[in-house]
Amino acid sequence: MLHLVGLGLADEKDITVRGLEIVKKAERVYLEAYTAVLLVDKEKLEAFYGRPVIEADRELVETGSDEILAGADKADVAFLVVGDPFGATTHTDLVLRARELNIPTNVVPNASIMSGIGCTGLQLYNFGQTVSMVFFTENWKPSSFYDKVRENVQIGLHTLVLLDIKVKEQSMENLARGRRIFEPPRYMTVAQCASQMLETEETRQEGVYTEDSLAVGAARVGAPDQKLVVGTLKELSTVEMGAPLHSLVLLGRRTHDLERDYIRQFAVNQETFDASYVKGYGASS
Ligand SMILES: C[S@@+](CC[C@H](N)C(=O)[O-])C[C@H]1O[C@@H](n2cnc3c(N)ncnc32)[C@H](O)[C@@H]1O
Repeated sequence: MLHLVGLGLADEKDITVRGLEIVKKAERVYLEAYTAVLLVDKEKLEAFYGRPVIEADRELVETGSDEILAGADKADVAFLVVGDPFGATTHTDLVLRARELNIPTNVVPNASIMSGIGCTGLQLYNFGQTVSMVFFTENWKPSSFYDKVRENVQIGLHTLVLLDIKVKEQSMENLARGRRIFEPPRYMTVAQCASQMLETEETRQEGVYTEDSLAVGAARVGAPDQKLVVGTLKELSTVEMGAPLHSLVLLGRRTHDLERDYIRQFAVNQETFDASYVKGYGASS
């Protein structure tokens, strides 16, 4: 059987009891290591699980899934996913491939950033579409996220922005020369995300948000050193949130008073928070 096991958000101990039992008895244990990372090393996971863990990069999952599924019709194979196996990045393709091969599957859910972001005090019911922000390059600044944000803004809902991770990326030169040399991993910060959002607004000029729009930066959600910061996009574009992973929530105008009271305590500056808030938030519809 193929088991997709959610690992939760922070460290090796966030796995569920059911997930751990599967890991302990599985013949092979893979760790999906390219869409999200735990805040601890693979070695720490291996020590806690008492099992060797095979790191599965994008190439192995997307093109070499048969290697993962080999023998899974007879033995147990565990595929570990940071967060929830179906939270944000879905691994439905792997399940579909298993089905084609008549391999039974089992999913063990866990906390996801999609639910963990509730730690900001913002109501999960008041979120619209989640969007992803990729690292801009000089010639590539995709702005499809902006259109989805506009739809959320129009109905007053919050937008969760998930930030780019670059693990095991090759430089153009190494790629062209077929050299398997990888760049150091990069994780987008809240400050980079806020700057790119403002850059996009500057280019598109459609007034979906401004530099005074309020947003919440969330770092290492679920970890003991979790950090939350609230400020205008301009303030957040220089904020220092520490180690990865980071996410950002653009505040929707239908913010409830309780949500406001909860997030105000994390404000970079309560005066600018209050000034921006009275201008554009708190509408009930
Ligand atoms: C593509 S999603 C994968 C989500 C994962 N499967 C889950 O269920 O949480 C990865 C992005 O979610 C956000 N994220 C995941 N874990 C986080 C955490 N503990 N704190 C802050 N952001 C997190 C980051 O923006 C990260 O780049």
